[in-house]
Amino acid sequence: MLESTVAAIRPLDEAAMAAARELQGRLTKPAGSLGALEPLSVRLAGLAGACPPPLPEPAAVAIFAGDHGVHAQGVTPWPQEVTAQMIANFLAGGAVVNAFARQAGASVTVVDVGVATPIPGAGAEGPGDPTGPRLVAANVRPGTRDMTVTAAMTRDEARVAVETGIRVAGELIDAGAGILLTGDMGIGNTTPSATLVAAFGGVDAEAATGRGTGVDDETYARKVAVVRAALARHEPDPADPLGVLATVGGLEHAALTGLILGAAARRVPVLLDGVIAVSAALAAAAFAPDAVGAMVAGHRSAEPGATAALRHLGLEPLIDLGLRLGEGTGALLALPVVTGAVRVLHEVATFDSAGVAEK
Ligand SMILES: O=C(O)c1ccc[n+]([C@@H]2O[C@H](COP(=O)([O-])O)[C@@H](O)[C@H]2O)c1
Ligand SMILES: Cc1cc2nc[nH]c2cc1C
Repeated sequence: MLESTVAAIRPLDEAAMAAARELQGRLTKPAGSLGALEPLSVRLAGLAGACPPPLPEPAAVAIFAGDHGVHAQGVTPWPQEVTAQMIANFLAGGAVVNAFARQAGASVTVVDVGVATPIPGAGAEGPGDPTGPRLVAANVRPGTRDMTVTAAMTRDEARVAVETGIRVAGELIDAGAGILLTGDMGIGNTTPSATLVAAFGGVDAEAATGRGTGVDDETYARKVAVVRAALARHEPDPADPLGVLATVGGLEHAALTGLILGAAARRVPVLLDGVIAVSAALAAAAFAPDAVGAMVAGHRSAEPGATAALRHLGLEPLIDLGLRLGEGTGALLALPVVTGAVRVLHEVATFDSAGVAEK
C-alpha cells in the first residue's frame, strides 16, 4: 500500500495552474493584491487539475496519538498518562481542538496509533453522537522504544503506522472530505520531531530542538543531548525515510506521513499543523517529492524545528501566532484562509463582467 500510494503521487497540473493565474489577472482587484492567497489558489488548482478547484469543504482533522520511549530520558515535564487523558478530552469535546473544529465546521477523528496507557472511558461509550469526535483504534504498539537505547520501532511497525495514516486519509476522503488537517497528541513528541528535522533537514540538533510544552533550561539541555545521542546512534539516512521514521520517529509521525501521502495521492490538500506535522511532512517529501504540492503550511509553530522544516520544504506558513499546542489547532485557525483563497476563484467578478475599468 505504501509503494502504490507513493507511485500515485504526481506533479501539479500545469494547465490548471496557468488557467488559475490567468483568471487571477482578470478578477476585480489589483494584480497580486491578495498576496500569498494568489499562489495558493494557483497551487490548489494544479492539485485538483481544475480551475477553479473545488472549495476545500468539508474539512476533517485527524489527530494521531502515540507515546514515546524517550520519555524515560526526562525530555518533558508531563507524565505519559496525559496522552491518553487528552484523548478522552478530545472524545468528550473539551479540548482546544474541539472548540476550533466546531468554529470551523470540521470533523474530528482521533487515531490511537501507539498510546501506552489506557484511554479513560474508552469502550464504555454508548452509541454516541455520529457527528461528534470518533476514535479509531489502531494501536501498533504501546509507545515507541527509547531511541537513545535502540530503534524506536521496527521497520515493520513503522510501515504499519504509515499505512494506517494512508488508510485514514482514504476513509476521510471517501466520506467526502475536501481537505485534511493534521493533528497530533503525544507527550514527549517534540523530541522525535526535532530528531526528524535534524535528520531530514540537515540542521544541527540544537537548531532543530525547542522547548515543547515549556521545558526549563536544564531539561532543554538534556533534550538537545538526547537528540544528538539518537542521531549519533542511528546515523539516519534521509534517502531511507522508513528507516529514519523507524529509528528516530514516533508512531504518530509515521501515521501523519501516511496521511500526507494518502492525501497527495488522492490530490486532496493537506493542511499542516505544527512541528510534529512538518517533521512528518519531511518524511513524506523524502518518499515522494511531489507530495509537497498537496501540502499547505497552516501556521508557524513556536518550535524552531518547524521553521527549519518549512524552509526545507519551501513552504511559507499562512499564519504566525506563536502557537505551540499541537492537536491540529494551528491548522484549524488557518482553514478560512485556504477556503478564502479558493472562494475568490469561484465568486469574484472579472473586470469585464463587472464593468470595472482596468488601469
Ligand atoms: O504543534 C506544535 O508545534 C507543538 C509544539 C509544542 C508542543 N506540542 C504538543 O505538546 C506535546 C509535546 O510536547 P513535549 O514537551 O512533551 O515534547 C504534544 O502533545 C504536542 O501536541 C505541539
Ligand atoms: C495539557 C496538554 C494538552 C496538549 N495538547 C497537545 N499537547 C498537549 C500537551 C499537554 C500537556
